[in-house]
Amino acid sequence: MLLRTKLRPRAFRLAAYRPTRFNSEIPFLRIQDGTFYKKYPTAEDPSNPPLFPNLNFTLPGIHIDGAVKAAPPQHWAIIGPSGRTDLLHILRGQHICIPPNARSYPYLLTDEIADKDPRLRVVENAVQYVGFSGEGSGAIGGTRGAYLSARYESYREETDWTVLQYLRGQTSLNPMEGDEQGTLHDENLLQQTISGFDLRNILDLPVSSLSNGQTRRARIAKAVLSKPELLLLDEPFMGLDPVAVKKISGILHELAKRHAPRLVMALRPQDKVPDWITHIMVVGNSNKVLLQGPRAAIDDTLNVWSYVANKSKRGGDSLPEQQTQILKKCEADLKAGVLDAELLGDLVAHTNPIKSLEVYASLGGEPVIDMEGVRVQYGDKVILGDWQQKVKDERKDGLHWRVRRGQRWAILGPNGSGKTTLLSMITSDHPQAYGQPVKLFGRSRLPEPGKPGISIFELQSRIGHSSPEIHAFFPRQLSIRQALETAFAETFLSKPKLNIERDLDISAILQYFGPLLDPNYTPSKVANNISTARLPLPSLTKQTHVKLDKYALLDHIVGYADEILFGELTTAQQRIVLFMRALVAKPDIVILDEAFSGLSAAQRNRCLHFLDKGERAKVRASNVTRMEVDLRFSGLTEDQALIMTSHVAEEIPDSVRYYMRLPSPAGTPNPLDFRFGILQSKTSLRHPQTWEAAWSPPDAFVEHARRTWRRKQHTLPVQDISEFEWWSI
Ligand SMILES: Nc1ncnc2c1ncn2[C@@H]1O[C@H](COP(=O)(O)OP(=O)(O)OP(=O)(O)O)[C@@H](O)[C@H]1O
Repeated sequence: MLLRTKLRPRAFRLAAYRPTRFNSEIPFLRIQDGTFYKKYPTAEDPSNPPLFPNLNFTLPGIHIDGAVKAAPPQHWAIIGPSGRTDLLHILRGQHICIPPNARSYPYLLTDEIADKDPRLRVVENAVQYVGFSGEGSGAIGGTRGAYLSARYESYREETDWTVLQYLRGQTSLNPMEGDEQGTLHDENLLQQTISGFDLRNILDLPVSSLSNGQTRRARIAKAVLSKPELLLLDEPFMGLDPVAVKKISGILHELAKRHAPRLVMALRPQDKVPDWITHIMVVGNSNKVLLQGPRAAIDDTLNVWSYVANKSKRGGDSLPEQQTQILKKCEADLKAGVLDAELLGDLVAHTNPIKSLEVYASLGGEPVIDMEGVRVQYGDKVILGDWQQKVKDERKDGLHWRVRRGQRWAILGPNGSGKTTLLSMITSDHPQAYGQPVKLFGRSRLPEPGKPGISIFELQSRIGHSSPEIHAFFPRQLSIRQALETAFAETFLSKPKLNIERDLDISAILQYFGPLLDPNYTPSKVANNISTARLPLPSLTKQTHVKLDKYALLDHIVGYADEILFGELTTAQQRIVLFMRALVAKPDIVILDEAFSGLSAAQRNRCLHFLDKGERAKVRASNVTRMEVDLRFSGLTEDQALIMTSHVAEEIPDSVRYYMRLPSPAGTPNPLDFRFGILQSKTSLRHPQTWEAAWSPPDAFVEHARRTWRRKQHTLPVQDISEFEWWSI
């Protein structure tokens, strides 16, 4: 029904759309029937497939003097699974273009550019690319220590410049004459950019100590300061908190409107496209452009695609006759493999309704984490716990918080509010963790009278942890299986303590994630190869026989994990492996710090399913059974606690019933304050209203939220509810 009313005849504009050029206009960039290659193509080299064969694309430049301003500015988003980054590189003049003159930058040859700054005639100067494949402050040249805690040390080295020095371009140890104060000489622009990107409070910090979101903001700001003519942003919003996304999107729009600079951004298929984007290109598999044109026409096409994606759910609902052309093209693309169910699902994911499930919060068992006034500071600057909480009817300084077995918590908070720092108090990756009033499993880090302290090795074995910092430091040379085995080792590279049970657990999880990691995965591979017939094990006792049988069977299916190195995986696949690593040892506490960032919707959903249900498949092919092999993972248990951080609502499973929101860093305009509480039943953080409430400033928050009182004690352990102040949202 939705479809019939929503589909408007304007969908047909798409078929007629060709990248056009107004006569009065000189294009900034023109690609006419260009085909691109990573290396110079030769007939003998099959490893060098063409990228975007016969690509056509025009980005408007300027209107020449006196011309009627007929064409409004175009703001492009390039959406797709992986080829989107290649496309941005092509736009910045990289990759070999055949024929060579198929790609040109006419606007850069105009007098206007020569008068403005002759250096801009060179494409590398005029076009800036900002990508974020290297996470963390290391991406902007921050110090990278040999160990995770290095990020939290506040030592400074000569090369560890401050944010202000970085923005000013004051990062050379031997600057050229005149550049001693930096390469940036436009003070006005610097001040505007600092305000726009909310960087004023962190100007004096060494770049190595920035949080992930702060690093991203600083990198985009730096690119803007270099005054390019065209700025290419690869997933600019990933890792930014929802408030920052809105703000930075607004700033980017202002810049793009003034062509200062022009903007093209690449987004993942499931990302929300900013309202001000006027043109969209959808890139499919095998570097093929599937759709290209004005936004309204693309939206209409996606509406038809949504129909295809949800056909089975919609039952007999048929498509109006006039839309069949788009439908047929979609089906042809699916058949050709340039479009697939995963990409289709991701592109239309936002059209799926959110189901209201009746989910209750687990009361929780014994406490596994107790914080009694945690306050972390560097010098005079308190970065966590700079507030008071009402505890047992008294106002107390610092963070007071308790997590019990079986509880699932989301830690929310703006970039730089201290989420990662908070988690590092639990994992003890932070040097200040030892001195803080934190009890883990009822024990302090340091010994107390009559109670030994809890050692780092015991902690590591009881906590499963995935984070961008672990990702940055994780050894690339390990195979996928070895990467998972490190969950049973004391350090990334020490010898893991393995046994048959643990091996089987690793194999089971590898099997479950085979579809996302094994390039040769086919469902039939699983079905056909589970057979004991070819595995003679004559001389073994019956019991060992059974165990080895299972082992050998699974080993066969998960052989891929011995062959593929962690470093050979895509960034998203590496994140999946680190997620698996956090769960494989069935730890008491699972900590997922932005664990799903960068994953496609399908990859993320498989991980979320594993958290909730383990290997229990939603729909299992009728002939695939785990005959001899029992299910070893059935989702997180009542004994395990989950603590996760994310800036994306869809990444938080419905089973998360508790939230904590950390306040904005000091000096932020319209700051958020500290709250924690429980989610009302029939809602989850995926519901826009609840999500909005969680991120609303204090006035709006108290209007939406309700104090949770003792009478509601059935939803919380009595002791906790009378001890702390809870807000249900
Ligand atoms: N040496 C230091 N001196 C002063 N401030 C520091 C230092 N190291 C870190 N900080 C600040 O500590 C704060 C907490 O950072 P943290 O990484 O915990 O934030 P986060 O909430 O995880 O952010 P994001 O959402 O961006 O990942 C940041 O504002 C950071 O700038």
